[in-house]
Amino acid sequence: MSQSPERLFVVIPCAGTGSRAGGEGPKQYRPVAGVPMVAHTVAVFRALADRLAGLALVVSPGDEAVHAALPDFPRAGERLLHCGGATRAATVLAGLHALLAEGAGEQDWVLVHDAARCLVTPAQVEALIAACAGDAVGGLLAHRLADTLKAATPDGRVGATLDRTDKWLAQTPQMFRIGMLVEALERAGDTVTDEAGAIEAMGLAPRLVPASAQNFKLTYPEDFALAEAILKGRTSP
Ligand SMILES: Nc1ccn([C@@H]2O[C@H](COP(=O)(O)OP(=O)(O)OP(=O)(O)O)[C@@H](O)[C@H]2O)c(=O)n1
Ligand SMILES: C[C@](O)(CO)[C@H](O)COP(=O)(O)O
Repeated sequence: MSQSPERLFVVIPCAGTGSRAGGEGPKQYRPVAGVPMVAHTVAVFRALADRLAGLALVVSPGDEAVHAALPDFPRAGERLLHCGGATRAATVLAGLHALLAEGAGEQDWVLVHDAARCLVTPAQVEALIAACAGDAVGGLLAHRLADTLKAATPDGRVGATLDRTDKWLAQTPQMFRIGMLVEALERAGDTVTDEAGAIEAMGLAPRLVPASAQNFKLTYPEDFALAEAILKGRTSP
């Protein structure tokens, strides 16, 4: 991994089970438009390789499927880490500790990006980097709500219609300094579902960087056909 001040690393949490997606095996290894989902994700960051000091893909201990999904991984500057945890937060924290152990600095930046968010584009990642590089906190890609927002009662009825004008859907990548993010995740434990949540718990306000509805996380079975249609319509990652 390269050695210059304020470098930019990538951590891709890839140790989930994909239970909501159904099907056999972890969803990140299932083909989307003929290629394993995680291979699309890795290709986006390879397109930005000249900006990156290193990329860590964090999979579950004992994961063998990753080798078939990514036969050419790792390339120079890439690391395959079998230290995924029981939660996404634990997986990310393990990846960050491995980066620090291999020479990343606490002031270096990291982009944390879901393996399961394979539709992100290099241009969106570049926009996040540009917005966060001079920021005291960091930030995340996000998308404004397009629908009316309802709160449900326990019996499945509408309890209230909520004001959506200040509501955004959190996406990834999320970009923070490695030292700050490690401290935030260690304090938050498993109470948070994204990096920004851990940073917020320390009283800080991450920057929201507008992205696109197409940068969705493949979560449910129907998401695969939609992702496939979008990817087939693209000419580059
Ligand atoms: N213990 C975990 C849980 C999730 N992830 C990763 O975090 C990203 C977002 O997780 P999500 O897709 O929401 O979770 P899954 O566990 O994969 O799916 P589900 O919640 O439906 O079981 C995915 O790239 C997933 O592989 C991870 O690395 N470690
Ligand atoms: C990090 C994340 O992608 C932001 O939207 C999301 O929170 C991860 O999914 P999970 O189901 O909350 O683990």
